This record gives sequence, C-alpha cells and structure tokens, in this order.
Amino acid sequence: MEAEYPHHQAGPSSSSSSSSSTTTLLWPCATRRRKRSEDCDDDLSPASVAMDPDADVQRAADKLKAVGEELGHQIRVFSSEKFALQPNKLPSSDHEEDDDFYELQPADYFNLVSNRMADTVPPKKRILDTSQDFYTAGFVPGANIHFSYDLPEGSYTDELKAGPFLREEIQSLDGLSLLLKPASQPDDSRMNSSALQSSVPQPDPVPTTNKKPGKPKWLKRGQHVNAPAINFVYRYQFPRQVTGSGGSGGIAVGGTGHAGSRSRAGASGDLAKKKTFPALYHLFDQGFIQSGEVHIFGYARSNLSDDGLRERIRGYLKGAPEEDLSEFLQLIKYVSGSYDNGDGFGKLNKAISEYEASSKSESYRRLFYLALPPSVYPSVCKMIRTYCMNPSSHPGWTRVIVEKPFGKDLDSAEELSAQLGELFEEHQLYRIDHYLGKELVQNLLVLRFANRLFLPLWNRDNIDNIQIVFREDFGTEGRGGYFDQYGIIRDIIQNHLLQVFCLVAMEKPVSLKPEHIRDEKVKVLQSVNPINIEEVVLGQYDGYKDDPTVPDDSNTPTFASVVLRVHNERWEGVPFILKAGKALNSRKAEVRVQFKDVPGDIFKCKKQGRNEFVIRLQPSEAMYVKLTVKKPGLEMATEQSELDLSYGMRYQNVKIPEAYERLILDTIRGDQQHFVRRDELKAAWQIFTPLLHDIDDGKLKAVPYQPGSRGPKEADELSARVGYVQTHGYIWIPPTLA
Ligand SMILES: NC(=O)C1=CN([C@@H]2O[C@H](COP(=O)(O)OP(=O)(O)OC[C@H]3O[C@@H](n4cnc5c(N)ncnc54)[C@H](OP(=O)(O)O)[C@@H]3O)[C@@H](O)[C@H]2O)C=CC1
Ligand SMILES: O=C1O[C@H](COP(=O)(O)O)[C@@H](O)[C@H](O)[C@H]1O
Repeated sequence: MEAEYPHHQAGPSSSSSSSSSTTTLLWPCATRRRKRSEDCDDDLSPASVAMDPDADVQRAADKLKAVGEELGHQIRVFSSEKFALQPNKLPSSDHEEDDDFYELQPADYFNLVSNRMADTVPPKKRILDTSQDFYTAGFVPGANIHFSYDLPEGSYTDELKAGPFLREEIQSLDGLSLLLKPASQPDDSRMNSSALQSSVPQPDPVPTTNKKPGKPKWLKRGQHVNAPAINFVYRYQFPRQVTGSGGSGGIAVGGTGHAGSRSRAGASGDLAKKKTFPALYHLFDQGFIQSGEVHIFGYARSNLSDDGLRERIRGYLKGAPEEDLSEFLQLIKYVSGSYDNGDGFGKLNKAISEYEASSKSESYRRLFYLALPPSVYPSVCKMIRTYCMNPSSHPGWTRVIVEKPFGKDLDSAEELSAQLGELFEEHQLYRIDHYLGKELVQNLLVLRFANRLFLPLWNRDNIDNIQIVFREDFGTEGRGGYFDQYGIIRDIIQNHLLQVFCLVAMEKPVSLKPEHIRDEKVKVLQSVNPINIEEVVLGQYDGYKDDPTVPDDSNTPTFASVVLRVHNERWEGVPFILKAGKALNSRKAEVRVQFKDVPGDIFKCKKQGRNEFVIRLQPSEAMYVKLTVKKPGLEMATEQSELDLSYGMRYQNVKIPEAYERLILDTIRGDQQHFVRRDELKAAWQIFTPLLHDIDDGKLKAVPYQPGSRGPKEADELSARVGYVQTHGYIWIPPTLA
C-alpha cells in the first residue's frame, strides 16, 4: 500500500477500555506525528505543538536525552526537521533511512516518556497491503481508526470530494462506520488550516458500508512525491463483533484450574488456568470478546462458586489492569457437574440459554473447549450433543475444540474420531495443536511460497538435512502421571513437530483455503517412509522415575530423536531429524535447514560450517541464515556470520499473540486452517504407530541422560551419521537494542 498510497496511514486503535482517548490521534503524512493522551502529563497535543514548535522540539530533545541516558544507549529520532525546511515536501516512498541508530518512533517515544509498557500503546500502522481486511492488518475491533492521506494542491476534483476514501473491501466490513467528519484542523503546524477547511470533502455522516469509494486517480506511484499536500483524516469505527453481526457467543471451558483435593499438585486444570482463560482475557483485552456479546462458562466436577473460579483465574492474570480484569471476570460463570450424566450438562445448557435469552441476540454461537483429559472426550461430546447444542430455532453454530492427544495410536485415534464423528460434523470439530498458532510456525508458508529466494533452493539438490527440534529445560513437573502414559513422541513429536514438518516439507497448496493447505499436508504425510528403528534414539532423564506417579520400571521416553524420510521427488535422500526432549540444557524450538557443501570450495569454508537457515520458533523468535563471509580486515580470511531477522529488533512494539489466543479466535471465526483434519491425524498416527508399539512392547529402550544435558550422546551421533554437520566455534546470539 505504501507504494501506491504512500501517505495513507492508519492510526493506533484503542480497546473498549480506553475508548475515552479516541479523539486524540491525528497522524498526517509527514514524519512529525504527535500524540496527546489523557493520562500523559506531557502535553504533546497538536494544538500545543502548533503554538510553539521550537519549544516543543527542545522539550522533546531534553526528554530523549534523559531517556537515552536511562537506557544507556544513544537514541535518535528521525524528526520532521529535514522536511520542515521544505514544508510541502514529503519523503519519497523509496527513501531509505540509515540504520546505524535505533530509530525511535513517536509511539516508542510516547511509551518511554509516559512510562507505559510498550504493549499498552498500540503502535501506529502503515498498511502496506490494501487487500488485507482490518483483522488481518492487526486492528482491534471497536477501535477508532484514523486514516490520513494527502492530496496535491489543485487536485480537489468532485470525485475526490465525494470521499471518504477507503477501499471497497474495507468499507464492506460489517458494521464499519464513519464516526466523524474529517479533522477540522490539521495536526501539523505547517498546514494552513483555512485552506484545509475549505478543501476537505465532507463525508457522509451515515455508515459508509454501501458507499462506493472514489478512488483518486492521481494516487499513483511516484506522483505524490514533492507534491504540495493537504492532509485528510477520517475516523472509522472498526466493528466489534467477531463474527457476523447481532449475535451472542457462549464459550464453555472444561476444567477448573483447580489444584484442590487432587493428589498431583499443580497438574489439575493446568491448561485452563495457564493458557485458555488467559487467552480469553487477552482476546477480551483487545476487544475481540465483548461484555454483552460473549459469556464464558467454566464446567467441571469440582465444587466451586463463580467467585471461586474467578479468583483462581485472577491468580494467572497478574499485572492486568484491575478495571479490565474485573470486567472480564464478570463474564465468567461456573457450573459444576460430572462428565457423563445429563444433570450437569442440563444445568450448563440452562445457564447458557438464560444468558442468550437475556442478550436478545439474533444468532447464538456456542463454543465448547475441552481442556480435559482425552479419556472423557467421548462422553463429554455426547453430553454436549444431547443437551447443549445451539437450539435449531436460532441461527448460529456449535463448535467444539478438542485438545491433543487425539488417541494413543492409529486404532485408538480412529476410534475416537469415529465416536466424535458420529456426534459432530468435521466442520464443527477443531482439533487444536497450539504449535499451529505460533507466529513463526504460521510464517512458514509465507516464507516458503512468497519468497523467490527459497523456491529453487528448497529441495534435495541444495538441502542436505533438516532438523526440527524442541527442547525444554524442565522435566515433567507434576504431569508425570499423564506423561508416562504418552511419552515424548506422543506428547510433542507426533503432533507439534510433525505439524511443523508438514509446513516445511509440503508442496505449494493450490490456494490458501484451509482445505487446500490441509490436502497438501496429508499428501506429504502419506509420502513418509516407515520409520527405520536404526534411525531412532530414545532417552529418559535421570530422576524422571522419582515422581511418585511414574512407575519404577517405566521405559517411557522423555527424549527422542527420530529420522523421517520422505519418498518424493523433492525430498528423496534428505533426512528430517525430529528431536524433542524434556529436562535438557535449554528451552527452544527451531527448524534448522542445513544446505550442502559448496562444490569446488576454493575458500575451504567447509571447515567453518555450512550454510544454515534457522527458524527460531521460540523463544526470541527469529530467522537467521548462517553465511560464510570475508573476515573484515586486511587478510583474505573467511568466517561464519549471519543475516539476521530477529523479531524483537525488527518488530519492536509489536506484541506477538499467544498461540491459544489466535486459535480460539480462529475457532470463533470458523477458520479451520490451523486445526488438524481427521485424515491428517490418521496419516500422522500411521507414521508413528509401529514405532510406538515397539516402545510400548519394550523392544526399544530409552537410554538414560543427565538432566540439564543435551540429551543422550547417541542422538548427536545419529544426527552426524545421517549428515548433519555441527558448526563449531559459532554461536548465534539474539541481538538486543542495548
Ligand atoms: N497442560 C498443558 O500444558 C497442556 C495440556 N494439553 C491437553 O489439554 C487437556 C487438559 O490438560 P490439563 O489441563 O493439563 O489436564 P488436567 O489433568 O489438569 O485436567 C483438567 C481438568 O479435568 C478434570 N479431570 C482431571 N482428571 C480427570 C479424570 N481422570 N477424569 C475426569 N476428569 C478429570 C479436572 O477437573 P475436575 O476434577 O474439577 O472435574 C481438571 O481440572 C489434556 O488433553 C492435555 O493433554 C495440551 C497441551 C498442553
Ligand atoms: O503440548 C505440550 O506443549 C508444551 C510445550 O508448549 P510450548 O508452547 O511451551 O512450547 C509441553 O510442555 C507439554 O508437555 C506438551 O503437552
């Protein structure tokens, strides 16, 4: 969008809780953007700036100096000064700023001087891709969004005056409404306000959804540069409803987050309290879940009051503003009952129905999240089907999220699928794998198929081996009883790592439709050869069996390295090493694509290591390419360095959402792309079931390893045997600003 509409910028959005500040931001074309906030004691409002810009610049400089000293590094703001000399000139779209300083953006500056956390003030956004809708562009429903763009003087045709300008697909968003007429005065002191007043087209005060936008013909690449400009600002309200309009949603979460009387301290309701409720809170906080539109019901056997559950959840939302938190907690009710008889589910249905009736909504949407042990899925699903479905008298839907593990092997998974399949259609079932909600996992398809760079390289001709690695630096910690029945292959490899494998190895889908993507995943899974047990290493950390819930003779692996081989034209001969372990020396998950050696290597770079493309899924999300470069200096020597895209550096101020947040939102929107389809699940179990049965039968033994180590040395030996060359003397250090 920048190239085509270079000054078209969207201002920050505000959630419901901060709607009082919605009149404050005006971001015109120039780099001089100002923000006034009710809770900021430094008045940086356009008005005050306009009155004495020099004093303001000085004041800002003083502030920056102080902040720079506090942070311990130099900070430079690319201020409007160089443009202020040429009042009506704008930076060209291909303008490149030098990057040897951290560019402190006005939003950062505001955060710093107002002592607010970076993520409490949403960053400004420049929409680069106008085919995106607001959700994709990352805006918050309910937000007021300020658009600004510049018109060259003398170009105010009738067509332009017929604004407001907004792309048709954006205007067609349900409920999008124009709030205000354009800014009555410019927020940039360089502008002549009377000229602006007279030339601003008056927008239609009614919602603009049916209006054809006038597309300014002069807005072509390059034409804007150096054009005298007048700034136009429109404010729109982004619709709050998450799906459709006029509906109400109920989200029922199984599991209480209750440690109570259970003997496995810390294990009970683990997922609900640590992930599900916090994810719901974050969705609420960002405006995706609204009071009056969504209600949340906790359901489990434990005897709890509404307040009892709320207090428990509160403990996992430390740091949330009290006002927001109280409002969120009031959305939650608790219903107690068993998982296999109708009394409890009848009560749950009554509670949901009462809420729906009181909301007077046109459509009812019921989402059930089974944060429960898989053993109770069939009975719970049956109860939901019998007692809790969305009444047919109302439009809407019923959807069910089921957690992994989906079965223990091929047969049990198929049995579970058949049981659930009798109760729900595939489109109602959301088999969640939270790795599919991680930012860098979601990036894999974009990376592979939107970059010409990778297309010719991504195959057996260039790639020697690929590792997909998960490491945790803690053990099973109170989940030993659960874990011992499953082991690391069922807990991590068969689902999380295999999903990542699919995205790395699959062919290009026909389109981004969920079914097209999932079709390709199934195909690549079906192309995996049977696992060769010579290419498997299992480990168990010393001390694992000290957990009283773990049998003394357990052979359950807490570590495994498994080589997958794909029998197709692209990957024949390339080993995919899937490795996962608990109680290791670090916590990280990554994909490591190692390229082949350079043929006819005149620099002898082989000694220093191969090219590797590493996608760090977590923590410190990043992508980096290990390269051999000339060592700077007089000598012709080479060394390993890297091209590094570290998200913390590149996307400062962008809060990466939690996987569960995204996936719950996807479910509400009905998008199954990041969920596991039944045939995908079957193909995944087909790969691992023979190996799992061998382990269960004791034919393969787990070798002991020290907690805090890299895992069994046999795993490194296996990697080396299948072709991985470890780079010695090189370590990637996530960059920091300091
Ligand atoms: N915890 C995690 O990090 C992750 C968990 N998962 C999956 O999410 C689901 C829930 O996990 P988690 O929260 O750890 O599970 P828990 O063992 O903590 O159980 C959740 C709730 O289920 C009820 N419950 C526990 N045991 C039984 C039982 N034997 N029979 C009937 N009800 C029982 C308890 O509520 P009450 O007694 O009040 O009825 C408990 O609060 C599981 O499928 C798990 O595999 C997936 C990814 C990560
Ligand atoms: O599904 C699971 O995932 C977690 C690890 O999740 P992450 O998002 O922190 O990487 C793991 O600890 C747990 O054993 C497993 O069940």
